Amino acid sequence: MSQPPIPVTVLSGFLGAGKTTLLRYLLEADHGLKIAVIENEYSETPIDSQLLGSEPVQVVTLANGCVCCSIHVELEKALFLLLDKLDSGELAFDRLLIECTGLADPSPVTHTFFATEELAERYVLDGVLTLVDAVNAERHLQEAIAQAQVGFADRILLSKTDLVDSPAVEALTQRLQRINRRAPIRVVKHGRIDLAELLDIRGFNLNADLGPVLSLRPMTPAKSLDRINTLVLNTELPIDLDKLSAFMERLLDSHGNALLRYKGVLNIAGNDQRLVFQGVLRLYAFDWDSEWSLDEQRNSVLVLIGDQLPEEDIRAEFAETVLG
Ligand SMILES: Nc1nc2c(ncn2[C@@H]2O[C@H](COP(=O)(O)OP(=O)(O)OP(=O)(O)O)[C@@H](O)[C@H]2O)c(=O)[nH]1
Repeated sequence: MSQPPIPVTVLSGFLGAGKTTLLRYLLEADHGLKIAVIENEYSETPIDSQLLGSEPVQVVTLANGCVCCSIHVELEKALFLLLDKLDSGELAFDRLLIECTGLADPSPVTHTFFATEELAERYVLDGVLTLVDAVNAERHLQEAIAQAQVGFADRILLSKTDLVDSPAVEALTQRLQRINRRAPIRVVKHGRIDLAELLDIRGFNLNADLGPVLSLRPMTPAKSLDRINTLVLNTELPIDLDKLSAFMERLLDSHGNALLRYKGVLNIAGNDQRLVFQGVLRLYAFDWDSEWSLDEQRNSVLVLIGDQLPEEDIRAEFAETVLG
């Protein structure tokens, strides 16, 4: 197949964070896009599938050209089914948005797109959006799942800020930024937000949008009590590629399941191009990017977002393996 892959956006957020409100806005707005939305309310229990009948994917085409799908099978099957309907001309859409259930972490959904060659060819993961309920964040963030949802995000969307005062929004923003320093934070008002903040953000694209990594705001130093947080490693010393590979191998060996997202822009010894790499859990890829300019300070930055990463040990390992 030679057609371009369909960009996919994954929408996550804890119970009641405002996912449906955002989707409703998207499905009603006059934006001229043909978005297929999967409401991932599937259940694998046989009782539910008996009750729901034999149609595994129920599809409704809406007035604005969007397509709304409720699925009652595994996501992978639904993705193939949508491709069949697209190829046969039964359905038309040029991008896909998947709503995760409030109690799911987005990793199994993101992994589905790497699960088979055909899915990886026909779909491309654009980004993970995580809605955070400004009123209930404190309570939600006590849950590991809610923190993982924030850790996975390429964009964090704050809902219900109309119901809290601005110092509370600022404190929450600081906390979220400590958990995930890669993802920009945006406010969404009753589901309304500029679509450019949601689509084509290329969170999974190696070469695009290095911005968030390089523009890390200085943070107020505070000991984070959250399970998920961001660890930033940086150095102005040129890095040896073999040593970096050895470091990554050990890191993934010890902490592969705890590393939610990681991204690096690195200055490799003997090479004038930046090396960009990023990964999700144990899947990662390297790529050469643009050249450093002559007057630029070549600084390597590696951002790791993970679940209870032992900061001291990882820093020591980095110093010994990569800088030693
Ligand atoms: N005040 C206010 N209420 C909001 C905002 N966004 C969503 N809500 C309300 O919050 C409630 C929950 O929103 P939903 O969109 O149903 O949340 P959800 O994430 O889909 O919920 P689950 O599917 O149960 O996980 C609804 O009553 C919304 O009207 C907002 O920005 N401000």
